[in-house]
Amino acid sequence: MPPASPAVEIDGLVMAYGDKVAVDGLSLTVERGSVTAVLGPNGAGKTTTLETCEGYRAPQQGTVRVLGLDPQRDRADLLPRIGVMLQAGGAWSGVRAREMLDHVASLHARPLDTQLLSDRLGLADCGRTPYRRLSGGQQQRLGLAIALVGRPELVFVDEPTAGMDPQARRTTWELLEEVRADGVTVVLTTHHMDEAERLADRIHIIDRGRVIATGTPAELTRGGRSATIRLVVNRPFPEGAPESLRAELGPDTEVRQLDEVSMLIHGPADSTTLGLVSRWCEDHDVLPESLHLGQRTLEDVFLDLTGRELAP
Ligand SMILES: Nc1ncnc2c1ncn2[C@@H]1O[C@H](COP(=O)(O)OP(=O)(O)OP(=O)(O)O)[C@@H](O)[C@H]1O
Repeated sequence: MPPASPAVEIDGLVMAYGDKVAVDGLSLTVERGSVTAVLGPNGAGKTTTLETCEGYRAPQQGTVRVLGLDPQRDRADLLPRIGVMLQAGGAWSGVRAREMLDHVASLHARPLDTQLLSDRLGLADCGRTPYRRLSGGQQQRLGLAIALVGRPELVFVDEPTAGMDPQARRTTWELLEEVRADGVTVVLTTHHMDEAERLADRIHIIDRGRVIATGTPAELTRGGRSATIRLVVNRPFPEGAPESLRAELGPDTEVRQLDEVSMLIHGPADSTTLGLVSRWCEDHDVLPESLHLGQRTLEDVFLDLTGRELAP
């Protein structure tokens, strides 16, 4: 038997709204059974890319294949096999939460038990609430339930935890992990690096409509040109310490004093920086109690690649 095609294969996708190029030659592959995060700042082209995979938009250039099918031409075959959680909406305003979920379940051949799914997502208490009166987080959770109820092979989730409180975020993450454990492929967009780091087997970082880095969270955060150093000393820093340390380390470094004995230094990840920090401590008569070189975050990766912050 030939090997199964990737869950998603995008090659050279270009999408524009009038003069505004939203997706600019984007290529990526999603392996079956994985959780893949498409991570990027607001306006990077994540939603447009997803909408093309879901068959809502036709590629203007390039090709998109989902489960080996063309999302536009083969829409009828593809729809029962995928689940979609939209960024907003997804239900008409007067419909009650449970009514909506039961309706979507009735469209599928082998739906999940909607009572169990509602309980799992914390929707049991608001089953009779009209959609427009649900909180933002409840609307998100209902959207996720709608995406999952048909037992899809592949789910697209756009910003799954936007507007949720920390408890609901954790529940949603656990649910997505359970979905993956069932062998379902998950493609999610997010601009929260902690979400991508926690959930994703593979991350595609996109910026201005292009993929600028791809890898597992560990691959992306390994090595690199910058690091965060946390310095804690045995007695209060002298007046003007951050400015003096920055002068010692050079213009590529940021220095932030956290309290009277600790400092956060963001700069080149090399032994020269560590040596300069030690020497500065000696010159200023403070003894480092700890000098910790922290692992890079995805935020650092994005900053290295683009010179800009990922966070909105
Ligand atoms: N219907 C539209 N008409 C005109 N411009 C649009 C439309 N939809 C998106 N855009 C623009 O295309 C670019 C990409 O938007 P898109 O929503 O795909 O990005 P995103 O990465 O999903 O952003 P966000 O995280 O804010 O949802 C943005 O500059 C956006 O303003």
